[in-house]
Amino acid sequence: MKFNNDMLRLYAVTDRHWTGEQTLYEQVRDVLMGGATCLQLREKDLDEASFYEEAKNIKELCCLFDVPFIINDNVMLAKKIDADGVHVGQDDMACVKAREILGPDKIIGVSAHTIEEARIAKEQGADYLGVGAIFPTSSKDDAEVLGIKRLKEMTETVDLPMVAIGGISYDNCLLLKDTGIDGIAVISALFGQKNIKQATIDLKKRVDALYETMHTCLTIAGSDSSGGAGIQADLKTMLANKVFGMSAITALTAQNTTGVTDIMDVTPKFLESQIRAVFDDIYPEAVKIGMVSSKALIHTIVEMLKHYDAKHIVVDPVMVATSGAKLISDEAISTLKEELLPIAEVITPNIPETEVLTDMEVKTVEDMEIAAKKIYDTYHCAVLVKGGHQLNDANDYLYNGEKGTWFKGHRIDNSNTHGTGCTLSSAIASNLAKGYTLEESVKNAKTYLSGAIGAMLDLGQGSGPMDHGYNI
Ligand SMILES: Nc1ncnc2c1ncn2[C@@H]1O[C@H](COP(=O)(O)OP(=O)(O)O)[C@@H](O)[C@H]1O
Ligand SMILES: Cc1ncc(COP(=O)(O)O)c(N)n1
Ligand SMILES: [Mg+2]
Repeated sequence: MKFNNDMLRLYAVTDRHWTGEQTLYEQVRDVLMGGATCLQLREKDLDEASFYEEAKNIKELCCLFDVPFIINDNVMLAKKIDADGVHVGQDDMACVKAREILGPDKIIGVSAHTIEEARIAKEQGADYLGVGAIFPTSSKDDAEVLGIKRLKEMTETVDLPMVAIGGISYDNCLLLKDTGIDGIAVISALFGQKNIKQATIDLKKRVDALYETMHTCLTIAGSDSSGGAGIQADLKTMLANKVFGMSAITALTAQNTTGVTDIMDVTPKFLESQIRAVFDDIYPEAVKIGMVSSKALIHTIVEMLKHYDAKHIVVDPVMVATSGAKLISDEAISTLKEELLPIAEVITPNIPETEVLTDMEVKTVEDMEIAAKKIYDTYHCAVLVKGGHQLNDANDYLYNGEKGTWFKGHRIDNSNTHGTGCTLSSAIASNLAKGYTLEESVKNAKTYLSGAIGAMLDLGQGSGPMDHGYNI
């Protein structure tokens, strides 16, 4: 097995000291089932014959999980049983010698505590370094504690994959963010736990989080007091799609599942202040626009998005709520068409909105295709015509100027669809923020939406909201 950096992500090192009800073999099996990415067999006092037997069995187990099997210290044993590699300390066999014995294809790791030791290991052909002890540790009581600052100096100075070791636990591992390491090596954080498999699953999630970057998305829309549509649906959708959601509110609505009883627009000036506050600080990687009721507010949005050169603009041209309430003034529709649509990457009208935008009746799937092309030709933005209305399916048609694609959905027998349009457009924007293409974003968004409708939440007396958090 050839070395690659991902192997170091969650590197498990055995310690017989922790075995009790379970044998070491069973413990290793649990660690592998939990998602460890590398296994090092570390035996300090075992006789050669038992070490050989143990190593052979654990090697087979690792092979089943396609996880590299590394032996600590004992290069000759590694050679004899054809292990994937060895890990040598400063007092063990030198790296050059180990390389001579094992050849170029085996993995060799070296423990390093100083930049000098790290440089030498690199010269001698090490594949990776184990750097520690990062924190005080019970597994090696004579170990000097390096701390995070010196760890960072090592990763910045020596160009070799590094795994941090020593005293790393579930509680402190996030402190290693941005230190430049490729993973963590642990003993007691796995083998010292009651439920080893669960501890491994939990720690793996935690260490994966060290490498995730949070993507950002802004919604410019109206507030829905009942929480199922508008800003509230958008932010919940962004959370469920694992992006950081921000908001600029265009209007407050007094609304529930049976209808809208009152609307209060913010002033254009206040909308501008919100958009500036967001862009000046946390620049959003995508922007979703929902309910905007007046000419002046649309104008402000367009001006601001142009000013900040906003990326990935998704416009849901909200005109009428699922409950039937009108959410845009007639005169604003022309501003929406002339100013907002041309700066959008994609717009997501439902069938009634498509009819307004094209001045044509949309009754069939062919009509949807013709209308989509007409919208593209007029506004030069991609368009997703949503089929949730009139036509008795849940198929949406995307046209991007070059080709048309049908996204077929399975229609769910659920009348609780308050906020479906808001949710779909926010999920598309979230996916664009994460770097997916438009086609992939629509596909992922539809999958998410179908799950939220399919969770069959049933709240309120009208067309109720969906369960945005069904996947969390
Ligand atoms: N009952 C349903 N089952 C599955 N998907 C649906 C259902 N109703 C609507 N959808 C989907 O929800 C999204 C929103 O569609 P639509 O209801 O047409 O928009 P809007 O909420 O803006 O009126 C579309 O992707 C549509 O296909
Ligand atoms: C504030 C606000 N914005 C948008 C909608 C549209 O809802 P739907 O997604 O059901 O079309 C809504 N009902 N309220
Ligand atoms: Mg809608």
